[in-house]
Order: sequence, then C-alpha cells, then structure tokens
Amino acid sequence: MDKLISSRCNLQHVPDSYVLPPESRPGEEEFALCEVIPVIDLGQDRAENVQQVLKVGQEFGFFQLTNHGVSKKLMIDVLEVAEEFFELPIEDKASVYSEDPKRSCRLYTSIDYDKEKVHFWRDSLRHPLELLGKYSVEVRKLSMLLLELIGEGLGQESGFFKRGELNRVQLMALNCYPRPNPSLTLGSPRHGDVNLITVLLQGPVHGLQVLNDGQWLALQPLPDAFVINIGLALQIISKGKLRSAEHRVTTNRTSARTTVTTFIHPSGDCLVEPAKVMTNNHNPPLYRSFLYKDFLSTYIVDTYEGKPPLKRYIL
Ligand SMILES: O=C(O)CCC(=O)C(=O)O
Ligand SMILES: [Fe+2]
Repeated sequence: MDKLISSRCNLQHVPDSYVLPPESRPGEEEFALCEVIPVIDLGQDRAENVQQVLKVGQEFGFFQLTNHGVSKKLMIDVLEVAEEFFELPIEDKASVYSEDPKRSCRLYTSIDYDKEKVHFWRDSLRHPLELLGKYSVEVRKLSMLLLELIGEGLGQESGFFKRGELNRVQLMALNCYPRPNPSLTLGSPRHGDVNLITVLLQGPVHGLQVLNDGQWLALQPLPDAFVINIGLALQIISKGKLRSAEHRVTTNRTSARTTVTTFIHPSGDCLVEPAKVMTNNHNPPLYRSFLYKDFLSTYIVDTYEGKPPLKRYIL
C-alpha cells in the first residue's frame, strides 16, 4: 500500500528499485513529438475509412482517431475521475489495493511488485466502476465499429468479430504516471498488447512512444482523439496483415500523466487462429491455433523474460 507512487508526496528522485539497467532506460534526450503517426477521421466515407484503417494497421499498428462519436465532455469527465481517484487520501485507496495479479478488480503499482527485479513508475486501477459505465458502453460501440471496418477490409463477412467469443471481454484501467521524468525509469516497459484492439484516452501530457523501424516515436497527444492500437491476437487473426506495434511509456518531467485504457479481449476459451479467408493452400497459416487463456499465460512469462511472445506459436 505504501508502495503506491501516487500517494508519496513530492517525490523528486526515483528510488533505486525503479532504476532500469542502462540499456533499457529511455535516456536523457527529449524525444521530439512525432507527427508521422497517422490520424484517421472517422467522419469520412466508410469505404475510405476501411482502407485507411487497414493501411495504417499494416504500416504502424497505431493511429489516433478523431470524429469518433464519443462526446468530448464524457472524455474530459472520465480523465477527471481518474485524476481525482489517484489524488484520494491513502486510507480511501486502501480498500481496493491488492498485490494479487489474478484479481481483475484492483489498485496496484508497477506490474508485479513482489516478483519483478525493477519496478515501473505507474499506479493503476482496474475496476468496473459504475461511474465509468457510460464511457465503457460508448468505447465498446466504437471498438466494435473499428473491428467491423477491419473485418470488412480483411474480406470477412459482416459481423465476423461480433460472433462467438472473439470480443467477449472488455477491461478498463485508469493509470497514473507521476512526475518527475528521471530518464532512469519507465512507466511501462516495451511491450505489444496481447488483446485484439486497445482504445487509449490520454490528456494533453505526452509519454507514449511507439517502436517503428527500430526507432522510438513519441506520440503527440491530439485534443479529443483516441489512440488506437492493434493487439497480438488481431495480428494472428489477420495473419500478420495488421501488426501489433511495440510501445512503452516514459514519465513526464513537469506533469503527472493520467490515462484510461480499454482493452477488447477474446474470452479465455476462445480458439485464436487466422481467419479462414486469410489462409489457403498457397497461404498456409503462420502460427498454430491456441486457446486465448493459454496465450495469456505464455505472454506474461515471455514478456517478463524479454522474449517475443508469438515466437513459440510460429509453425
Ligand atoms: O498509458 C499509456 O499511455 C499506455 C499504456 C499501455 O500501453 C498499456 O497499458 O498497455
Ligand atoms: Fe500497451
């Protein structure tokens, strides 16, 4: 509980247990905010949106989304709720704090505090808060629309991602990355998301970086936009046509950063495999099929050990 970094006042220096080995540090340099990461305007013609989502999903695996239909007020309110939550007195936060990684509803710090060698500069709340219900309904609608566009672009019949267990689970996390920017630590280490698709709401404070052609690109926060990224499960289903880009979170020198992430996952018992239209005799599958829950377990182990999480599934 006293490990929560959002409850330690005026931390000016990063404790030693957060200092990464030199090769994993973000470094002293300021990353120029990158304008290369594409922006898609969802208010455009549907057929055009399908092409754009496919193209940027293929090239970057990441994009920002404007004109998405979720109200600006709802986005601001949700970020405010997240900020207020992390500012609560420590006694109020105590009831939801848990170090058990198996619990889906919990407040925790870093990733797996007791097991990891170095800690990360982030507190997170994973909780199905009633207050956020309206937001989760809107973001679900938006995620389903994006999956529908992607399905169409991949040549699937309509409703492909709505069928069965593919999009069953929706998890939300409120994240707080306190100041300062020590350049010795990271808020979140290099990783690709495990799920289908992620919708990130961030305020004006930057920190997210995407790996592209071996270079870290710092994402410039656009007002009112969501950041969308493709997860590993979707990379497999699309047979690599869409790719899950690795990313990480740096902390910010001057302001704490608050974000809200929504992850769309298949259910644990869902069989994850390349969509049938993507494979034939000339195009055999690249990865063997697996149950999503088994992939979740190996993903955690591989990510900890710095191994590519799809490697063991390659045929
Ligand atoms: O908070 C962010 O900017 C991104 C967090 C993230 O990548 C994750 O939770 O998977
Ligand atoms: Fe992520």
